[in-house]
Amino acid sequence: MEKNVQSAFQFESQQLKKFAAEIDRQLIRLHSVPRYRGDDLTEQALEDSRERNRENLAIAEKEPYFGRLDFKEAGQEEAAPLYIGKAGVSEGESGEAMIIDWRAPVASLFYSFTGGEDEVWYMAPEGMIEGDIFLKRNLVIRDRNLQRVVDTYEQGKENAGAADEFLLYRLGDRKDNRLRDIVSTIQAEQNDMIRASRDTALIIQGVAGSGKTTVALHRLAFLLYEYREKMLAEQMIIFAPNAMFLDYISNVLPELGVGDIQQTTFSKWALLKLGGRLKEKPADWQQWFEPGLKRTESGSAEPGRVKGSLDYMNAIDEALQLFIRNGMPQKDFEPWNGMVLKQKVIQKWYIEDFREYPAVKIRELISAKIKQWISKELDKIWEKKVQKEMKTKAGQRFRAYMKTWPELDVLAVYRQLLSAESVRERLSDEIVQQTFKNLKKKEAAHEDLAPLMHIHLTLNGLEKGERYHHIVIDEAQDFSPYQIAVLQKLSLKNSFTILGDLSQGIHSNVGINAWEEIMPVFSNGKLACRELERSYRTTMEIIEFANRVLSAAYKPAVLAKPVFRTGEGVTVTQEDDPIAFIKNWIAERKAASASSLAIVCRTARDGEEFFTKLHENGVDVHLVREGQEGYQGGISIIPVYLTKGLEFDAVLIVDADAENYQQTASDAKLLYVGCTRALHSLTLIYSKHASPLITA
Ligand SMILES: Nc1ncnc2c1ncn2[C@@H]1O[C@H](COP(=O)(O)OP(=O)(O)OP(=O)(O)O)[C@@H](O)[C@H]1O
Repeated sequence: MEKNVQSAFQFESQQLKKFAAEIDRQLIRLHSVPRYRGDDLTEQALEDSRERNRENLAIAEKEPYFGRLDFKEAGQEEAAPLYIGKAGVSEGESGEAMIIDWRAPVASLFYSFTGGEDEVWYMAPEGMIEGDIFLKRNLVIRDRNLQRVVDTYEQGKENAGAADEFLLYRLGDRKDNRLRDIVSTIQAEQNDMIRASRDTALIIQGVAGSGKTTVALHRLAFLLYEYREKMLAEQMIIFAPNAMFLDYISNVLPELGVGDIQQTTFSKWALLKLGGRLKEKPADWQQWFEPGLKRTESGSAEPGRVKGSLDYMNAIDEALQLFIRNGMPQKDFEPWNGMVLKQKVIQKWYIEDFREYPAVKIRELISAKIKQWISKELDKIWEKKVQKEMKTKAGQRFRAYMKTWPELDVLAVYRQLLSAESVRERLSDEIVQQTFKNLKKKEAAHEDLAPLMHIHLTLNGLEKGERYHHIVIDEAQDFSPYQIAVLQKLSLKNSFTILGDLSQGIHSNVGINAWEEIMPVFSNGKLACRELERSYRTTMEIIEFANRVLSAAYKPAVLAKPVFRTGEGVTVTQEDDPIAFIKNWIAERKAASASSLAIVCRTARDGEEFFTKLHENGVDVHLVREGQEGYQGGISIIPVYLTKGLEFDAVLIVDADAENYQQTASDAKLLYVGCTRALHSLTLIYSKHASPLITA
């Protein structure tokens, strides 16, 4: 260790001891105070504050901080060292900030500052604060042990490259089975996105491994800190492609001290909102990912693309409004002969008095109002016997009248709309017939969930407090514009983080091909589009290989730029006996201390076959199947389309043959997804002829 590094290390070790002792003191004190569970509001507020302290101290206990920034505010005499951690902790006696929360305004300097002697600034609630940075130091602490001190900037000294070195050190770490937080190494461009203001729909197009998912989760933690009075975790929601992916990312938010955020898939969410009486018709992914299938790219007549478009949404909307308007009875109501409630009066209630209400509520309100009108008119009849007769008659006629006003049931209404001209002309007969068939069986294809939700929301409106304070859509390239528009109706202030990568758009039968397709959804609010071009997940060798695969049949707007992390070269070989090869590969990778290994096959059926053969050969692996809830890690056999969003220490693609991966954009994207899952090692084997995507 160099002398000055050593003294910095000694100094920081001492500091750590002091901080740790103070944290312990506070924890002991807080644990000695019994929890207050009474009704006194002042006591409750004090208990809440103690609870927040307990939570923060629990986060800070093992790893109190990860960074130090010496910042001299303009007008101050000296630079103050600011220690930055996952949670803010104040000094017990003085109440002064001891550890600064990474989300605090001043901490943004730690991420945005990349060197230079110029004055820096950050925005505090009281306005812009300017000053100078003297030192930026990264500290690695594990279980209260200081392990590393790296100065990535020291005023007047040459530290070029130290920041990258530190990032590489963190990226080179072996990971466990789950995505982790990145608070210590958030990059400047990621920091801007994390701290984007809440009333902005932020679309992030990022290359594979650029940290999109991670950034979105950190943005949630930031928003909850920055707008703690206004945004609630329970009112935030994350949409992800599947339950296994949600399990895979499930560690990050708790690591950041955030709980209670809803996490789901669009289908699960929609089926629940629709009252749980529908089932989703399982998509035939085996057929969709069958090699050689001429998959469509854009503008095709695929049901998913037609029904997922904003054009279809507009047609549904138009037909729905017409249906609602024409739905009410077009004739006068006559409870008994000679007594008439004019249709015009009922229409006036509809159009003027109740115009703020959704259709289902209006029907209820008008029904109640007619009943009221009947009883008022009955009261005017003196003769009890006659009154009774009229009452019976009125009841019968009222029921008959209301029968002519169909109940606004979502499925029934969708069936009606499918026959409306504006909707009908956009769909082929085959699609319409299939949709009727599904609905009859109380099933909905994936692409029908957005229209059904649209109808549901229009008919029933939104309950108070039903709007989301923030919505995250991960892998958004696989969402349809219609789905996103439905979610927008439920959002408060357009607060969205939408992330995806068009180069990984492997569900082109349902998803989008260009971000412009969803921009009209946000036309009446703030919208920001950002790009992430650097890939942090994988090595230079792997990214360069994956870029070649992709470019062989698809031209992305940008290709991923690797961080300067080198590793082993990508291996491509012809193998006659893949099972023997896999056995060796597993042993080799384990010897190289890889913990998560993926054996990637083209389709789910191929996965089943490899799984059976490996088991027969005594190899213990698990098969990842569609619909699986949990993510296990370890050694997985997994169809390539299910690897999206995940990462593994080592990846082996076992069937990189020409027949499996042809020179088409969709196959190039699929193989690109498979290749970019690898953190450290990528191997491809084929049995006869290598795919043109890897030889191009
Ligand atoms: N600033 C960073 N510091 C350290 N690691 C980072 C950083 N940004 C991203 N990573 C790491 O890069 C990997 C990829 O991150 P993530 O899965 O969020 O990317 P992604 O863009 O969503 O990927 P993909 O689209 O390929 O699924 C993760 O291991 C993450 O921890």
